[in-house]
Amino acid sequence: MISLKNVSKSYANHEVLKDINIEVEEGEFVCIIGYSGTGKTSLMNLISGLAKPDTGEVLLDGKPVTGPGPDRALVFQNYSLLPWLTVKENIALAVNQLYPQWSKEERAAHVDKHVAMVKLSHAGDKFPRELSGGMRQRVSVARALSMDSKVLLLDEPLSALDALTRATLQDDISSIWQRERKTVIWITNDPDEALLLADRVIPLLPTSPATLGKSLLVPIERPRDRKAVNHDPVFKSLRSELINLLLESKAKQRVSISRKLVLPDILPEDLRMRRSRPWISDRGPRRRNEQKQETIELVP
Ligand SMILES: Nc1ncnc2c1ncn2[C@@H]1O[C@H](COP(=O)(O)OP(=O)(O)OP(=O)(O)O)[C@@H](O)[C@H]1O
Repeated sequence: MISLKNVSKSYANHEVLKDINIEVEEGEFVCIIGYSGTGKTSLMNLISGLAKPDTGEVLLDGKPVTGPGPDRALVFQNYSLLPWLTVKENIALAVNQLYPQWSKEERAAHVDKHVAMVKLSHAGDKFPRELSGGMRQRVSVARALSMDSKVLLLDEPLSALDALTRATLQDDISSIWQRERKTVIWITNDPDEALLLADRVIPLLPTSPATLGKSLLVPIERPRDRKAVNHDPVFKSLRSELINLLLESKAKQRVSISRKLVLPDILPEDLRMRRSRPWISDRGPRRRNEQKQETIELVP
């Protein structure tokens, strides 16, 4: 189980995350959803151990997370494959490191199994440059799964893909998850993706600093059919609740600073007078304090 207790994170003097509390159960699929720039990646870095919280603690099975480890496999948005290695070699790199005690044949079979799991058996000997974005992300997912980690952490894994490829990958990853039942924390900015995939969706509210909002349980049976859920009243009501939570929090956060600007103590020359009353010689700039004092209120 993963727990974050009263976690906060700042960069220089900028506090990005505050009062973050999460408990993720073993085998649970949790999506964290938030606007861009809210602190989703910062949160993922804390869970993966790539960054340390300023306050609070991150625990895995009750033990503090002190750095990255093979018990938490990561998938990033940008595939992060080694371009000079083939699909199988990219996956083998992780497998060879984690299972040096296995025979060469055992490791090759493990790699092949995971290449097949993401439907890439036909492309096992291709290089990343020969693959589409969707295929590259399948390799990243296969590499993460091949590590047999307890936990899979995915940071906007499908955001760089077109909508159709994204939909296919969502369905494929969802059916892999139903077989494997790993603990998954998936970061997204797409409410439909979150509700289609997760057991539970947690909004990261764009307050300043950001904090987690109320968890929404998704009691929709699996396998979930993406066309059918669009007509499911539970799905529709969860979607509007989730969107409202995010929109309301954004609206509250909108700064209501009202600043008073005092204009400079000078009035510009009125050029219209030059044409309409050319006999007036005193047309030049005049001091504002000789006129009525004005202030302008700016409300952004
Ligand atoms: N290493 C860093 N140093 C300083 N500021 C940072 C650092 N990493 C992130 N930030 C700032 O923290 C805030 C949150 O960034 P973060 O990348 O966590 O957000 P995000 O929700 O993942 O955004 P996106 O969806 O656009 O990737 C931003 O204001 C960002 O500029």
